[in-house]
Amino acid sequence: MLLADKTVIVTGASRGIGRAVALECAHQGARVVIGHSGSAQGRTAAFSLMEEISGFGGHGIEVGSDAADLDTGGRLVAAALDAFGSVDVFVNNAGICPFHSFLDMPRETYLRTVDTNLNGAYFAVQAAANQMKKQGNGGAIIAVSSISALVGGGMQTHYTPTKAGLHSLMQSCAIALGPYGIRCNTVLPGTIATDINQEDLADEEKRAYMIRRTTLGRLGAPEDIAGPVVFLASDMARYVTGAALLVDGGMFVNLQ
Ligand SMILES: NC(=O)C1=CN([C@@H]2O[C@H](COP(=O)(O)OP(=O)(O)OC[C@H]3O[C@@H](n4cnc5c(N)ncnc54)[C@H](OP(=O)(O)O)[C@@H]3O)[C@@H](O)[C@H]2O)C=CC1
Ligand SMILES: C[C@H](O)[C@@H]1OC(=O)[C@H](O)[C@@H]1O
Repeated sequence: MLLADKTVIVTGASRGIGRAVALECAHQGARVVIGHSGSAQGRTAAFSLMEEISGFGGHGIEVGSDAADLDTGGRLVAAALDAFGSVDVFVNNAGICPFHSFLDMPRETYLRTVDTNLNGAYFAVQAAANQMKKQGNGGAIIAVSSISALVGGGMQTHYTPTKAGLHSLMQSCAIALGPYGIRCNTVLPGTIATDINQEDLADEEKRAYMIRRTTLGRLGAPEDIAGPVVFLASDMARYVTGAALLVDGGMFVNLQ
């Protein structure tokens, strides 16, 4: 098992990519902290994941706290310590993408997106890193960014800068935290079919276009992101830091 005896915090783990990541971490022997928004729906989904994990003898707890709240990282770390005594891996995954055109972008939508995807993440990474430094055994931090860190989206002008920001944060943190043995890496998913884009991809033409953009001929599933995250979290990636791994079914390279 790749993550035996490790404590892994995953933000946004009640659904979608985060859920698949948390589940695979638990399958790989980790104790997991399942972060979610604190909504009734998030809590129900997190409890169902906890049940699934305990069903195969794993250990998980849930913490509901808004990712946009700058204290959420500290809460997640405190809960991990209380339940499991350590923080070894931090996966920053929680995010929103409320598709909207640029010229009439409401300030509230812009600010909520940046606060949820990037500002909260910054201080959550800081909280996890301080705990890892205190433990003295190194650690791994992984940001779930996006192919959108590298390319644009006309309806994502508020979103793509947050994904580029996370990618850049991991690069700088790889330098800042390398002396403590803490590795920082980014995963850049392509289009993964989840709740975040259910409405957008309900448009059959758009869906077909996104599928055509891949070289593998399909959209991603949340489980496609879990393996790469577990790899980066594990000692298999012990010399990998400051790296970014595209997991996009070939979408980025597919020019002609
Ligand atoms: N799907 C895709 O194509 C891609 C997604 N990504 C990124 O992957 C990450 C996960 O996305 P995905 O799984 O698709 O999305 P989902 O909408 O399926 O899941 C989002 C998760 O984030 C949590 N979340 C949302 N808002 C908050 C908040 N304010 N505070 C705490 N938790 C919150 C949700 O919790 P709750 O259940 O409580 O609402 C849920 O667990 C995002 O950062 C996204 O940008 C990157 C590239 C492609
Ligand atoms: C929400 C989008 O469908 C999804 O998110 C991203 O980061 C990419 O732009 C994907 O297409």
